[in-house]
Amino acid sequence: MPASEYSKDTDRTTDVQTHDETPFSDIVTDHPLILKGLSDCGFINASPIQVAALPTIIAGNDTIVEAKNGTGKTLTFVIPTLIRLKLDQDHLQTIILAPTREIAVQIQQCFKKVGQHLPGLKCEYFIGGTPVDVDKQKAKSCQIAVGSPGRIKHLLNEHVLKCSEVKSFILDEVDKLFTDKCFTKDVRLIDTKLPKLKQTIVVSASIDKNDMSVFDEFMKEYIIVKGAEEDMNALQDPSKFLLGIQQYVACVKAVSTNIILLPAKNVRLLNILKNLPFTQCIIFTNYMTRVEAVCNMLRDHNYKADYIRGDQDQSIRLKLVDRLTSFKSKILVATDLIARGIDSSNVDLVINMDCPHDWATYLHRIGRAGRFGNKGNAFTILDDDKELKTFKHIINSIESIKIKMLPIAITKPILEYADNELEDLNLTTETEMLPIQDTKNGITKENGNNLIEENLNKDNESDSIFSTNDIESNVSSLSEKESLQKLCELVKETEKKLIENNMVDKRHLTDDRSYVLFDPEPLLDSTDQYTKYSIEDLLDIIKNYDSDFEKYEASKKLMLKNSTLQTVSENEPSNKNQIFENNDLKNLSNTTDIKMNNINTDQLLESQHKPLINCENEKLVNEVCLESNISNESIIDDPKIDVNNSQQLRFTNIYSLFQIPDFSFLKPVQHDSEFAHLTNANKSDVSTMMCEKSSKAEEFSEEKNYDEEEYCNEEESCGEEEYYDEEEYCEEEECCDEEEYCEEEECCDEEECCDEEECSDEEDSCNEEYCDEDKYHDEQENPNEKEYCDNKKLYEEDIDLVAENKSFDEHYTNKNCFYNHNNHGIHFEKDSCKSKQKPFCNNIQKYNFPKTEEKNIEINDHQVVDYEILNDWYSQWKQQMNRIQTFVRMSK
Ligand SMILES: Nc1ncnc2c1ncn2[C@@H]1O[C@H](COP(=O)(O)OP(=O)(O)OP(=O)(O)O)[C@@H](O)[C@H]1O
Repeated sequence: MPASEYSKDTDRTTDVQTHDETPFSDIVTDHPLILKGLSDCGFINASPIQVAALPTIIAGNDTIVEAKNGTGKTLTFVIPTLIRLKLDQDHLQTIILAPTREIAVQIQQCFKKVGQHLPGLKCEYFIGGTPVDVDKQKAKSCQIAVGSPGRIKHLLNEHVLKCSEVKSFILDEVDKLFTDKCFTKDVRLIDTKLPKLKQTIVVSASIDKNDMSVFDEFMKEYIIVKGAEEDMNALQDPSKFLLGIQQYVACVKAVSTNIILLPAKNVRLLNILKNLPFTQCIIFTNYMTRVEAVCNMLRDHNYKADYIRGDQDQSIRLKLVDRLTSFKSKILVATDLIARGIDSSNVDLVINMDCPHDWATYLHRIGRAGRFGNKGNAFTILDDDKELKTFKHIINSIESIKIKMLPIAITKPILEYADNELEDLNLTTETEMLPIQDTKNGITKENGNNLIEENLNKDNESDSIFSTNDIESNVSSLSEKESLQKLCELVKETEKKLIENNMVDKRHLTDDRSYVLFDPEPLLDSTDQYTKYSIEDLLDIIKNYDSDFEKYEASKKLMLKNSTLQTVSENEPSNKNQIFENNDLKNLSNTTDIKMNNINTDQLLESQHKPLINCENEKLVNEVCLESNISNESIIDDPKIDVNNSQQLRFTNIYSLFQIPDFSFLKPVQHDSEFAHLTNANKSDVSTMMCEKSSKAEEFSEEKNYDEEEYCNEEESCGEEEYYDEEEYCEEEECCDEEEYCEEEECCDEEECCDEEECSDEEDSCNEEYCDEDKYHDEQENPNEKEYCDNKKLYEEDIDLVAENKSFDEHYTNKNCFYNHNNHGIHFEKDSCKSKQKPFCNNIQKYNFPKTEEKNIEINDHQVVDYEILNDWYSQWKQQMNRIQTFVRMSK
């Protein structure tokens, strides 16, 4: 808390000032050492939220503290905690949870500073990404524990942190802790371990009224304290916006694909930086890879910039935050990893390179500037079409907002523009037709959208959920552009209906459906990245749309009948091995003609979309092609995916989306020796997970050369995340099985959840297989990247084996030819998969054929799959998945 200069600052906005200055000495009586600590930090007078909250919290009430960003909420729990602390007792007395490690560290630093004169104060942070052994030492005599939920849970489970004497439980950024399922689970679990009689305090700047009920679980009776500008007793809810922040929107011309927007947005960014004096700046983007790209671009233009994102080493992340807060870095490009909580008093400029995923994220992001009443500016760079509309929707749900539109051509320093020279962002137009996606709750909210409502009601009267005739009739008489728009609207409406009928996962909601019209493998967005359909789910979806269900059922039976099990070792008990035969999926592919109301999807796509593609939308197609890194012809002429084309990267998304095992990175074992090894040797000693050396690992390194956006799609957020580095988890269903969230959101960058440590806990872990914490460490932040990294490690471990297999290596040096024609077997060993190959193993394990199968299909520790069959199977899968995905998209 670098606050020493605040006490001298009289030019602060009124939202951090009380009418009559209230010195802390009026509130904190009989605690001279704490007052001394406060005063040493420059904290003399309390802010409105502190004046309001401190007495009630000090009195021991369960309390909800809600106030704008940067108005001093941290002290509302730090001071009471220090007051109640029994310094002569070494046991744990307070637990504080925060959704990001960086926030946890910052809170701990605040305790240390304010409590600097308290003899024997022991306040420690416990966060993932740091050695548990060190934490265990720290936990021995810790009085106040601040940490991320995963690590705290782990230490409690291991009884390293002893909680029987805990008197208060504090949840900072509580809305985040409760919107992330993974966090929520941990918080609940931690709460159950704590004594019933304790004080609970929850804190945030963005508590949704509708979410308040969750607190009933944790607090029987509580007091809500809100901060208000000018008057803490204001009857109305205070504005959520910091008074000191001037907000702007800067538009760029909309183009069809996100990637093409980036250069234009970069130009806009440079333009803003050039025309606005600033002390420190944070630039937010929704995409993990953009963080680095934007940072590099800025460095190319001689700006001193750092970047931070969830896949960096924890120690580096902490250093980067430290560089920011100690004013060593001028510009920090970030994901939503630091959208919340991070306090750097010199940040006076925040720039959003993309539309934030929800109003809370927007508030928290811009709240990084204007700390404690300082002045600052916030810019959001958007395309002038879809992004702008989405932004308006997001913003519309916040009252008292005033945002200015920046002119396209900035002709003078931005601050020289008079108020009347800048247009106000018109929030009342253009937004009526768009359903708002509530990323928090995964539901769609209407915004006076009567038209859609009417249509829905009308359609609900019939049995049909989605009438393709609607599309046909609507598009036929219109121009192609209008048709396209109409079609997109219909797709959105249909999506809504499907959601209402629980037929698709809500997290599939995304604003952009247009790609499906042009791209046989639709561009995946961050939401999709985290969506996991089981095969059963997919079959259900198909079933729901397949009027010829009997045919489908028959084909399924045929498929099952044809599926065979093979073992490399004759001795291997057959019921313990599962081999998928190529026919299985071929049959599925051939027979499961996906239909929507008797209209074959392919036909539909062909009839509806091809004309669009072939006419004036060719440009758009080209853009999509550019983005997809695929040839135009392949889109137009061949709706199937070529297994050897360079879309491999995007298939990774599909694996994630549909839980398809990715065999492309497996390496066949060496025939003789390995098989002998498998069949004869002590199998528990076998450590030969045969991953193909070049494919995934090289793919990973080569990804850098891919179009950034393409790769971004795998990473986004997590969305907040995180947050959306929230992405990080959650290949584990149990952990984050719903999280777009890992869309989080829009992911992007909030990891914390599923801290590795928790996974050592067998009972409560996301996945018991994740017992090896160090390995799991590596898997945090970004599952996709980490998976690759870990695979790479694995390859290195098996380097000798790989080296021996020269022909194999030769084959695999060609990245585009990762489908081996050698008739090698692949085996993968369950042990080897534990942490490193988890998604892969899970996928395999989850691919259970229905129980009617005569053979008892189970995964064996040493499953051996014929490689050629696997390739065929995989290729069939890809084709099938392409169709299903297209179908799912269209059905939405
Ligand atoms: N009474 C005070 N006097 C002077 N400075 C203060 C006071 N209280 C807090 N500050 C300073 O204000 C800044 C913001 O405080 P804090 O981080 O607690 O805000 P917050 O409300 O928790 O923000 P966020 O919601 O973004 O986490 C910090 O730099 C802190 O040092």
